[in-house]
Amino acid sequence: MIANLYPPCPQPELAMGLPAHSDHGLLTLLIQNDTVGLQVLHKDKWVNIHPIPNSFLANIGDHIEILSHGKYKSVLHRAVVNDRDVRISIALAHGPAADAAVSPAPMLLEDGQNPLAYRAMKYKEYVELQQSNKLDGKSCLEHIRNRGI
Ligand SMILES: O=C(O)CCC(=O)C(=O)O
Ligand SMILES: [Fe+2]
Repeated sequence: MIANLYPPCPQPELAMGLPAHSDHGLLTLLIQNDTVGLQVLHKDKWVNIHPIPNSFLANIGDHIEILSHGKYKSVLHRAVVNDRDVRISIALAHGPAADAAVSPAPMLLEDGQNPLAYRAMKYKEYVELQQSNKLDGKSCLEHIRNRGI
């Protein structure tokens, strides 16, 4: 579980609450107060996600992209700040077992799809890789992507 607190910022255009990234797990469930701040990259544009009261927002994480062999893409998102309101979000990450070595699920591959688009990696190593670097888009997924596929 990750709790994020974004205080008002006098110069929001100069700051970023959380840089662009995708989440490492399968699904992330996010709850947030009623302050806009989450943005999702859609068709090369950052789109504001307006909170819906009393709801969870579900984000697809990198391990759904890996398991589905790229059919379902993890969502690139970021959090911006504003100069008026405090924003709070709580993210609940769901992933495979820490020791599970994850690669695309064979039953989700189309006939003869080989080689695989992603190399197998233990989930805990993937999480460590993401946490030991600054958040940088989908760089972890790029790290295990097989070139030329
Ligand atoms: O504050 C938000 O809405 C985004 C939080 C987030 O992306 C994360 O904790 O991974
Ligand atoms: Fe996130």
